[in-house]
Amino acid sequence: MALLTPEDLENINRQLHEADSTVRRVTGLDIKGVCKDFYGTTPCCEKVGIVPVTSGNGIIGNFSESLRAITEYFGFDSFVTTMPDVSGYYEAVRNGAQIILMADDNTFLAHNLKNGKIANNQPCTGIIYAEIASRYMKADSKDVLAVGLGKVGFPGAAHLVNKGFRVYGYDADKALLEKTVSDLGITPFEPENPRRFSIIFEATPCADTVPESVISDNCVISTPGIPCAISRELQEKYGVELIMEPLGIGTASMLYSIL
Ligand SMILES: NC(=O)C1=CN([C@@H]2O[C@H](COP(=O)(O)OP(=O)(O)OC[C@H]3O[C@@H](n4cnc5c(N)ncnc54)[C@H](O)[C@@H]3O)[C@@H](O)[C@H]2O)C=CC1
Ligand SMILES: NCCC[C@@H](N)C(=O)NCCCC[C@H](N)C(=O)O
Repeated sequence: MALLTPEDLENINRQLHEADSTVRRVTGLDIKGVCKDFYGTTPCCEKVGIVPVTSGNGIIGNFSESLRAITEYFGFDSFVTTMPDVSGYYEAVRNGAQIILMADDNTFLAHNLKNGKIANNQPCTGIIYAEIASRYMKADSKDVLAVGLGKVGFPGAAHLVNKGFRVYGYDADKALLEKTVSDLGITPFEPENPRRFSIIFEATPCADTVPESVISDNCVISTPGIPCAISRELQEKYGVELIMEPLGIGTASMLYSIL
């Protein structure tokens, strides 16, 4: 799994505000509004315990602090435990946490101790970025290009199919693309026969995965993928509404899904 870096998380509040402005332009709602409408839930100052985890590649310097800023932004009452791992989990529960947030190198979870609900960041991220893209008010059709069909991209593509969109999928892994075409009934996108889309969803760990040949003027590119799927030059040339943020939107999706 491609891991976040401290640089990805710099100025997380600014990144979140900028993403929120774009989401509002694209959907007419802010991130909170989309999550509330989609999940049918609303935070009520639930206490969130954020537990640093030292396994694998270890603690990412500003990961826990970024989660604290993000949870506060979305109306939760949160704290980061002083201890990591098992001791941190114990500390969180003893200090009244109703929700636990913690991540190792493979899984980032949110667990609601009151109702037992649990969420995984990868599907929650894919689904919310796809949901935001699907709400694009100026879309010229229900055709969507989905690039990257892995642990984040597949749930997002499946969500778009379930919402009645015609999904054209592409993945560098041909076997995975074939399986996704078969499982979801999507259309394989052929880079050699490109066409333009007003809605693009991208979830890959590579840069510049969305070629100019598929970008239409003022299209939405909803992309949790890190690094960015298009260059700043293409974004400006086509007036692209780029929805991209490293942690907050996916975390909001996790939290709203377990309330
Ligand atoms: N912004 C956020 O909140 C979050 C971002 N991410 C990021 O999303 C990205 C995807 O994560 P996962 O789905 O877990 O990874 P994954 O490895 O499960 O899936 C990535 C997929 O992209 C495909 N791919 C790679 N290069 C490609 C290319 N040039 N063109 C087309 N397909 C290509 C791979 O074959 C693979 O199927 C990563 O960059 C990860 O860091 C993950 C979770 C949350
Ligand atoms: N963008 C949300 C998905 C993040 C994921 N790609 C990742 O970097 N996961 C590793 C997180 C490790 C956190 C660390 N164990 C800590 O607690 O600081």
